[in-house]
Amino acid sequence: MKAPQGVTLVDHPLVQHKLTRLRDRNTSTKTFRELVREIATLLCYEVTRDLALTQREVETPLEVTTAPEIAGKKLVFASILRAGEGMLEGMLNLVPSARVAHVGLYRDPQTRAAVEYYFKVSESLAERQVIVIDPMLATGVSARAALERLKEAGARDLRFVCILAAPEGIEALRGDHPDVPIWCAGIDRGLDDHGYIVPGLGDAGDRLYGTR
Ligand SMILES: O=P(O)(O)OC[C@H]1O[C@H](OP(=O)(O)OP(=O)(O)O)[C@H](O)[C@@H]1O
Ligand SMILES: O=c1cc[nH]c(=O)[nH]1
Ligand SMILES: [Mg+2]
Repeated sequence: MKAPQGVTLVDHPLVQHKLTRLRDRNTSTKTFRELVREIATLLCYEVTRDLALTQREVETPLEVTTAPEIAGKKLVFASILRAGEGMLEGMLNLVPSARVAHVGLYRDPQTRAAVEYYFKVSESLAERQVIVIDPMLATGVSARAALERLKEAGARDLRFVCILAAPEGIEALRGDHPDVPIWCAGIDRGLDDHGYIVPGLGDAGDRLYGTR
């Protein structure tokens, strides 16, 4: 599917290959976890592609020169628990000094409402770019709730990174938060009667942690 306005579909062959392996029901928990981490690293490379740079003086063994470094305060990775944790290490591989925020949410299977159980963020959120991570954007309920809470806590410059998105989730998120661009590795056909992405990859949290 073509990416709608505000969505960057990362179609790099490595990402697409790893995503196919994630979809495979026969992929083990161990491999699933490794693949989520690896895809997260590749998505991190893309979502940080336009970070602002500033110049600073650096003394090489041969002479003094000016060279670029990332400007501004450290990034924040905001992980939507629990499945977001599967992506966190992969993101931190590329930006080890990032701050980490945690938004504990689960989607009630009956009502499909987002239920918050934990919220902990770093200081000065307003001055940092906040990259929200969760492998799945299905109905969009969880992502919308997480963005709302992060904005209440001061975040102003937000991006959302997921592995798989449904068109319904993209529409819901872009509708409520048009200021928040999305990066993803795949956009699937839609949702089933239980709000699962189809064809999808199943329940990301359960597959990451071997639950259910
Ligand atoms: O777009 P939505 O319809 O809200 O669905 C997506 C949410 O569902 C999954 O979490 P889940 O509620 O299964 O919690 P878990 O990470 O603890 O398994 C996933 O990690 C998202 O947070
Ligand atoms: O397909 C889906 C939808 C919500 N949450 C998941 O983990 N998978
Ligand atoms: Mg789950």
